[in-house]
Amino acid sequence: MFRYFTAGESHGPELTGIAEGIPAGLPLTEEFIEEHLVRRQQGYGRGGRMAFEKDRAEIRSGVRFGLTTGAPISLSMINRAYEKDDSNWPKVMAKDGERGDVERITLPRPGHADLVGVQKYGFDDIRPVIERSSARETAMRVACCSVARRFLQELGIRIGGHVIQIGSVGYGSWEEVRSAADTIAESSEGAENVWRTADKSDVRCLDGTLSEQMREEIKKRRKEGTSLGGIYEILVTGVPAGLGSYVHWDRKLDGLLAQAIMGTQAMKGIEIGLGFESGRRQGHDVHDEIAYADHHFTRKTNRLGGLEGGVTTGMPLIIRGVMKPIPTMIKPLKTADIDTKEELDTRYERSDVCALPRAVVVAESVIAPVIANAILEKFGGDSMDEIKDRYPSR
Ligand SMILES: Cc1cc2nc3c(=O)[nH]c(=O)nc-3n(C[C@H](O)[C@H](O)[C@H](O)COP(=O)(O)O)c2cc1C
Ligand SMILES: C=C(O[C@@H]1CC(C(=O)O)=C[C@@H](OP(=O)(O)O)[C@H]1O)C(=O)O
Repeated sequence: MFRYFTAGESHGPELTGIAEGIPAGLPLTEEFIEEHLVRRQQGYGRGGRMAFEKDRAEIRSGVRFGLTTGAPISLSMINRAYEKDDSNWPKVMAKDGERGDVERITLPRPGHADLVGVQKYGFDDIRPVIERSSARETAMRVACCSVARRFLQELGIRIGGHVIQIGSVGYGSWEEVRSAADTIAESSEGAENVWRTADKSDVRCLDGTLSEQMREEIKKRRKEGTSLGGIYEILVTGVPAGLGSYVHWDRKLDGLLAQAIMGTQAMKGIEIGLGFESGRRQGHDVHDEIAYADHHFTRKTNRLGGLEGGVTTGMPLIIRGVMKPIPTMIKPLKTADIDTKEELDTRYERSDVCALPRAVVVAESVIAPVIANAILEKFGGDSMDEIKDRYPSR
């Protein structure tokens, strides 16, 4: 079973990760991981921090001469914010000594984890909550999940995502998105082609015009001092039929995918295939007719997004997630001071305005371990050679 853990604070010296359970013999390099880390840092709407962090995960164990050894892979990533010459963070984040003149943060931001974190742990300072709830953690999460993603790539499984809605700007119908997305994903790169063909510094959207409108929407809302969320879609191609389970509720693949997406900062919902739209349609406009061609069963459409009974059908997985607007905003909201209980305006600190293009990379990443585990469960194996022997050729 593949598992991973992350540790580290947003403004501490570094993020640490352990990714373990990947078979021996998988080619893995820091460059492979870095490609996804760089993608996670880009996209219109990002804040100031992403301009100077240069995320790179150093592999500290578990890989020898470019191949995994089967041992836990430990990863380490520096926070440049901490290391900068003018940084006050070593003082704010000191692991010992007295607080001294280090300021306490007492104004919780609505929508962030600030108040619930203080209530849960009994802190008199919001700082430790900010540090660990921050989506800075997703840098290491992407690094750890890239190990699973590399494993999937070796078996011909590709993951790619794109933005379909930012605030009020988005695609019309589900079918409209399908005709654009599925054509792109049919290339030899499969779903990866979705991001390989997109402008990485932009909104990472399938339609250039829409991406221009999305940028305008972000620019407008930034000027107003507010923030934006949106909806993204993740495609997975090359998935064999039969992963997951209809037998046990906790092994249904759709449920596990939902946990991975909803376990990510700022996510408020997930859909598989038509998702909520399927509740508005009649059965004949939802269920995918079955056909047999080229020695395997297929579906004439893929409105159920590649899953029936919690088990993969062999069609691409189609997963959508919705991200709420970023909680830190220039124009204040009302809040109550945790010390004085006085009603005051929130204070603004540097922040993303809209992180959808970055969140797409995180969402692509977090689903990789779910699929990798379904494969390991079904085909097992301690080495890549063993798994490849057991893995079905399509
Ligand atoms: C990629 C990404 C970037 C984010 N950037 C910010 C940010 O710059 N400022 C902010 O206040 N929240 C940001 N968030 C959202 C917060 O991390 C999130 O709302 C907070 O941890 C509370 O958790 P919850 O939204 O899951 O309830 C970001 C989330 C993601 C996924
Ligand atoms: C640092 C990252 O994202 C951060 C996520 C985040 C939050 O509150 O979630 C707040 C901001 O951090 P800071 O206050 O240091 O500017 C973002 O920059 C990152 O993605 O690497």
